[in-house]
Amino acid sequence: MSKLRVAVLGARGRIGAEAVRAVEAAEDLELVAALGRGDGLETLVEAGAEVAVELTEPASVMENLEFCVRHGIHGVVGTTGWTDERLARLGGWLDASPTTGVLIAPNFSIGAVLTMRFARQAARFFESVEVIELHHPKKVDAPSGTAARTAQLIAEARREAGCAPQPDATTTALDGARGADVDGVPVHSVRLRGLLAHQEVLLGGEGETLTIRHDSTHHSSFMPGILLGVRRVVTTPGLTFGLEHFLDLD
Ligand SMILES: NC(=O)C1=CN([C@@H]2O[C@H](COP(=O)(O)OP(=O)(O)OC[C@H]3O[C@@H](n4cnc5c(N)ncnc54)[C@H](OP(=O)(O)O)[C@@H]3O)[C@@H](O)[C@H]2O)C=CC1
Ligand SMILES: O=C(O)C1=N[C@H](C(=O)O)C[C@H](O)C1
Repeated sequence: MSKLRVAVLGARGRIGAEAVRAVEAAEDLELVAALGRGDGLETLVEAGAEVAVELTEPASVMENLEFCVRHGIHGVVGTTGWTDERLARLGGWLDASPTTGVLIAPNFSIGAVLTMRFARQAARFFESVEVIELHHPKKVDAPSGTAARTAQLIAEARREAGCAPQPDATTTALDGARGADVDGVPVHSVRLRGLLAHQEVLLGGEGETLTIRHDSTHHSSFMPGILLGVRRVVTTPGLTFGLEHFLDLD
């Protein structure tokens, strides 16, 4: 069987370099291009890439994906910065290229995907829910894409269950003291040397609390998810948001 032809964008970055190694080590995949900033996207076409793994930065991801989708190259995207407006633009490009698939995964690690799932399940049973994400100090965006998605899932679950707003008597606060408000869920961002990617979901009810914590201690935690995404996206046209859709969790 012929190998799937894969390119990595952001190949010299922290996760991109790890992804290059993971694709090279996979027997069913062939790394045909490894692009860094300033490298021409035409290389993807010249190299015959079938899937592009996009691991760059929020300022670059849209231009890269527009090119890929226009050329029928499937995308596996870990880059953050997704808004409704960006998703709608991507949806428009995919409508014009109906056989092309794009997976956007706020987090490729199984533990983080399960954290989001468990947080969504638990959210309606507790009066209070807050999210704390903790990352390495070179991270450029806050809150993390994972924390933003976790908060959205929590908020959706609470809306569906008809939960009351969270109790919070704060009337005066320094800017940022109560975190960012993501769909009504406070999200706090820590940047600390020595950390990689970590998240806690704190849930509180009368006389009890529940903490769901996940730690990625190495970029290798993201690789099985990326490889799964690469293998599955080629037969999944359109937009898939979240690796859970490829994990048969139910
Ligand atoms: N979904 C997930 O599971 C994960 C997602 N991420 C996300 O992935 C992204 C990258 O993270 P990280 O590796 O830590 O960041 P880095 O800054 O280490 O890597 C990004 C790389 O992309 C390069 N780059 C920027 N623009 C382009 C472009 N147009 N074409 C090609 N390369 C480009 C940068 O070049 P230069 O060095 O010149 O700036 C850099 O080498 C972030 O959005 C992060 O949040 C990270 C880990 C897991
Ligand atoms: O920048 C990172 O490192 C990470 N980014 C993603 C995010 O913003 O959620 C995924 C993971 O947390 C690592």
